[in-house]
Amino acid sequence: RRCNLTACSSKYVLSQMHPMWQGPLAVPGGDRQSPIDIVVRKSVFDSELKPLVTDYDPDTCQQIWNNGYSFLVEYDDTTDKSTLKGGPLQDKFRLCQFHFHWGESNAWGSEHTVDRRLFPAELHLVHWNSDKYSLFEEAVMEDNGLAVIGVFLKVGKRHEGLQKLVDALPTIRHKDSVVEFTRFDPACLLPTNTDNYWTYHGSLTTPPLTESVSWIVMKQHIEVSHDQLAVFRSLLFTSAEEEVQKSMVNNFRVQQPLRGRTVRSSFT
Ligand SMILES: NS(=O)(=O)c1cccc(F)c1F
Ligand SMILES: [Zn+2]
Repeated sequence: RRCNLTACSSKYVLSQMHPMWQGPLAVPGGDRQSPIDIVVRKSVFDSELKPLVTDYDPDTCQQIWNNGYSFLVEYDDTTDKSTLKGGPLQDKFRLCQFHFHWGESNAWGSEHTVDRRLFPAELHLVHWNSDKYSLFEEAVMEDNGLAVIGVFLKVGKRHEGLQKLVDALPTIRHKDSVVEFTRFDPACLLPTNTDNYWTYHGSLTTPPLTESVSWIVMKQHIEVSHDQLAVFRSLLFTSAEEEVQKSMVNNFRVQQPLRGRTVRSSFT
């Protein structure tokens, strides 16, 4: 079972798709789209925001695959074995997958920015509300259906925990390739401090762009090496059959208007 969105059920997908993968130019009625620029001095400290509570079971890790947008590490989300709660959330959310967005150079690649600062890449850990819904596909259509943790990546020292994932990438170079991937603990990709974050109501950043995401963007980044990031760029958007191979880079969406939303911070 795939919890990504190949078969997009949303009405948005067919309207106004422009050539780039960026999805529709304007999402009809879209007033909570993602990603956004986080203007630090305009974020509002909320003392009610709690620390994040993640409880991930590495045994629920199943496969890694190239879906033609990014590569996804997918988890068994048929039970509450890998969960997220706390933070801004009222309910318990089940981890279903994580993936990344990155650039062709280290100068850009993230989806969110902080005071316009771009990072070379951004990790998204995708969870859905298992207190209220029984499937990801249901939750993705609801206001409070998803919670995504965003973590910025900076180029620096090698990330030991990431290497197992980097070593698997050459085996899924082409779109739609999938290999078994087990016993990976996504907690190793979180920064040491997960108490400091920004949170706002937004959307998926890839089609169908549904406005169902409680975003939790970590203030502290993680470091990966230049070579590790270079392996991300060796992936391809294209399937093995296609003549022209296109390297998978710049798979980020452009920033979206804030439309009066408030970004809250868990720290002063
Ligand atoms: N880039 S993203 O985290 O917004 C995202 C992408 C695809 C499926 C999702 F459920 C999702 F949350
Ligand atoms: Zn994403």
